[in-house]
Amino acid sequence: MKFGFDKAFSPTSSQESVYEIAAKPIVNAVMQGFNGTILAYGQTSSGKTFTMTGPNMDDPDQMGIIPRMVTTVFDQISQADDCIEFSVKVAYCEIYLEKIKDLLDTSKINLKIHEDRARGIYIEGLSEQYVSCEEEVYDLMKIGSENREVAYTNMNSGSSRSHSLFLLTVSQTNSKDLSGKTGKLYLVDLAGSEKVSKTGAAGKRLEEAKNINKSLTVLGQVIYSLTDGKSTHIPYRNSKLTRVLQDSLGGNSKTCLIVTCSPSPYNESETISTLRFGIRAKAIKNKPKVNREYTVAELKLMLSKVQEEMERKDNYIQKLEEGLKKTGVQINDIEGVKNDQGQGEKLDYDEIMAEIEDLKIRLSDEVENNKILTEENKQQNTMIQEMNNEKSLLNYKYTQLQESNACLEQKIIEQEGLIEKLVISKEHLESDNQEILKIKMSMEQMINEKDLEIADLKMHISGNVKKTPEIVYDLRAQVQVEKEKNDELCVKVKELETSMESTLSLLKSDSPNIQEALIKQAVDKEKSLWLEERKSIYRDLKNRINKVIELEITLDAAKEKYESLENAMTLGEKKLKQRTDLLAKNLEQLSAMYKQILNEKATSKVDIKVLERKNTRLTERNYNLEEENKKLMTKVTLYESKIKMLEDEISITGPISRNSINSSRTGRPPTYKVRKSIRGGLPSSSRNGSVLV
Ligand SMILES: Nc1ncnc2c1ncn2[C@@H]1O[C@H](COP(=O)(O)OP(=O)(O)OP(=O)(O)O)[C@@H](O)[C@H]1O
Repeated sequence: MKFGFDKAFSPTSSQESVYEIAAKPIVNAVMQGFNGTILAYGQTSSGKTFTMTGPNMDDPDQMGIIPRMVTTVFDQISQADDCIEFSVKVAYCEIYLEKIKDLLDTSKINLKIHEDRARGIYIEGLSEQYVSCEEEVYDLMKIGSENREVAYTNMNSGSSRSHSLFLLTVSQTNSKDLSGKTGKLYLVDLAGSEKVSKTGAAGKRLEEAKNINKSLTVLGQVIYSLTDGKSTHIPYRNSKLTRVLQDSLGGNSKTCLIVTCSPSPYNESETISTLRFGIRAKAIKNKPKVNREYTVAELKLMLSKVQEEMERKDNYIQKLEEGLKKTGVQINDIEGVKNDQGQGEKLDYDEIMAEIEDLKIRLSDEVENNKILTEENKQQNTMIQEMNNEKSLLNYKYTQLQESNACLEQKIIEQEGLIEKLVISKEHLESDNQEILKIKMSMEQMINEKDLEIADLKMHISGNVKKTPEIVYDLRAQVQVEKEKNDELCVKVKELETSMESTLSLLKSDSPNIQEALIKQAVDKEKSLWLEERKSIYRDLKNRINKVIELEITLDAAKEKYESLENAMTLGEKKLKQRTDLLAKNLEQLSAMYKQILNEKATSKVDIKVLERKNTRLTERNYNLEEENKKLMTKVTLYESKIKMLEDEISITGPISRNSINSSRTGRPPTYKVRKSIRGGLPSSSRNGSVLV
């Protein structure tokens, strides 16, 4: 089986070669004002996404058609004449389960397709983002790709479950001749046709597979109808995909179809049907044309040419009539011819009138545009004024804050000094505290020792105190006994004296001298003995009494010592406690102060940063607004000159009818969108951030 294609790429072909051969001519055509479409069709997992997006958009070797085409577009813009002003818009959507979902605004999940004279076929409500550099497009692509419906199947771990459409619109206006053209580029990564038996689709995946295969069948039917040479009806409306791609398939578009096939014999039947599809599609004949707007100069030229032609024909007719009159032919006979000729001229004239009408409409559109722009400009100016006011207010606040900041910093420095001092005094206090603690400890030890001593003393004293009365009592008892003994002895002495006297009296009667002498001797002896004994008893008694007195004195002294020690201890403890409490309090206050200062320092640093950022943002915003204003002014001047030219033009053709204004033909993007215009010739780097016209 043989199939002939424009070019076949092997699995090892580079992304660049695919782009250069298949896609670049289409991108070039779009830059010339044509519509272009690049479609990737093939079995699931055959490499459609690999071709369109590429496995890695950030790798220059691996990036696919879409990122490369974006680079080409911006390269061509930077190489273009600087009198050409470009605007580039991007939209990204997918058709999933026959619903159009906006990939740049996922809240839009079921968008409708519409058609009108000005815009052709379009998806209503699809977000279009103005971009001014490649990076912005890549960002949008990444956002969109992340929002795509992708799932695991047995054949592809990241199988696209939807058809994705990436739409890039490039509009350009030549500020010299005021001509304009717009090219739309559709980049379509179709979902892969799949055999459910191979992909193992079930449940949700099966539902998706059915939808994918159905819409691809409709695509096949459309292509068949376009190429069979006899179909009068093309079933574009049978699926969302074919309806959106109506212009790309047999309409106003230069279209390139890339068919991707699996090199594996396992997929042979799918590969053959894919190639058949490709051959059919190759036979479609499209009718691309440049989507351009005529310049005033071009219209003028056309008008003057037609006027010249009319004059020439009038002269010719006049001459013919004269000649015919001379030959005697009735003019009425050739009236039909004349009318026919007149009809031809009329047709040209009508065309011119239609162009003039168009011109009027354009002029009124431009006037409207200008009004809107002037209004926008006014608003911008007011905004700038407000911003300036706000800025000066903020600047004033900023200066004040800077001043207070300086004060704060001064305060912080002071506080830091204070902190340092406090830290030093804290250290001193801590060492003092340590010493005091040591003293306290030693005092406590001393107190403990003293306590022990006191306890000992107490015990001793209490023992002694207890014992002393006993001793005194004993001593007294002894004294009493001794006294009693003495008394007894005295009684005995007296008795002895009495008996001695009686004995003496007896002796006196017998031998009074001898006996008396003997008795006296004995009595004296006995008397001295008793006296001695008595003296020793007295001495002993005296000693004992002295001992009691001494003991009582020691007891009193001990009591006094105990009391003084007790007093000393309570006083010392009290003082020590007071000192410790004071130190703890001081320490607490110091820590609190330290923390507060640290907090204040941190808060003031954050405040300063916030203010600095706020100020930078404001300056940037102000700068951007001023830039935007400048651009707006340029645009207004441009529009004014355009209007002037158009007014000059109209002054030739007559006054403008206000009723003929048809604002729907303006093609102006919705005002909520910010249009970014890019002037040709600007290098890519300086395009970044050029916004709003
Ligand atoms: N030419 C190639 N060189 C190397 N790897 C490739 C090539 N083509 C495709 N692949 C790899 O094959 C796998 C499937 O490719 P891809 O996802 O592009 O298929 P697909 O046709 O988009 O599938 P589906 O229709 O299921 O979304 C991917 O891992 C991809 O990197």
